[in-house]
Amino acid sequence: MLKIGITGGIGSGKTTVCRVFETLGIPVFYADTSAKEIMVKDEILVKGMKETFGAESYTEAGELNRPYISGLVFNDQRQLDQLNALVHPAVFRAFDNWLSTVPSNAPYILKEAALLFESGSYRMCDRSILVTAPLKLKLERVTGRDHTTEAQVLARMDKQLSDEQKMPMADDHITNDGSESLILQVLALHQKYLDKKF
Ligand SMILES: CC(C)(COP(=O)(O)OP(=O)(O)OC[C@H]1O[C@@H](n2cnc3c(N)ncnc32)[C@H](O)[C@@H]1O)[C@@H](O)C(=O)NCCC(=O)NCCS
Ligand SMILES: Nc1ncnc2c1ncn2[C@@H]1O[C@H](COP(=O)(O)OP(=O)(O)OP(=O)(O)O)[C@@H](O)[C@H]1O
Repeated sequence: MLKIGITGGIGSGKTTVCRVFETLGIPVFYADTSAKEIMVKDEILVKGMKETFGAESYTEAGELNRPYISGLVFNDQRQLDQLNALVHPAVFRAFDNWLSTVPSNAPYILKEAALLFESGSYRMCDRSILVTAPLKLKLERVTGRDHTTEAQVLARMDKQLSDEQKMPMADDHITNDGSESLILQVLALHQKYLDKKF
């Protein structure tokens, strides 16, 4: 099964692009969503989180205390490294499990991950797509979508590789700045993957 990793900085629109691929019948694994699920379901991970970041990591209802964790990790590289070391291997395992559930007639699958290159998970894929958008637009999109400030988004961007660093690492590119139709760009890549023209 052909595996395509898809990534992009925070607010670039990678989830939006994946939704278009889904309308073409392509199965998509969302690493961020998977991380959210396993961080409350995987008992070993929950224990590791509490040991590393304290009991405040979870609410009394057992939900991840996201503002608390973000406040810690996006201001401290050492704590972010600890979080990544706990969560990323569990997400890799979830991806393997998910792969075993994909219908065998799917022509290819997508793995959407904000940290595809940073986490090394691109090595589990055959090809990669980078979704890009200008900084101003990414900030507008994220502050419009989430209860967050520009400073908080910039702090996350600071912990991710820049588009300039990721551009040469990616095999294919999608520009999501409104200048080119997203749907046409997706259709062109879809055809390329179906034809295996790469
Ligand atoms: C730190 C947490 C609690 C913040 O939760 P919150 O609801 O505020 O953000 P959410 O999970 O929706 O992520 C939004 C965006 O933040 C950025 N981001 C998230 N985690 C990271 C990280 N470890 N490093 C850099 N950027 C990150 C990504 O662009 C992501 O798309 C959460 O992101 C988390 O548990 N992160 C660790 C898991 C992870 O690395 N996920 C990303 C890829 S698997
Ligand atoms: N081409 C577009 N036109 C209008 N709005 C867009 C476009 N692309 C994305 N958006 C909007 O911008 C916001 C961010 O997009 P999306 O969630 O797809 O980004 P992302 O890269 O997955 O972000 P994150 O890393 O934060 O998960 C969303 O509210 C989305 O609806």
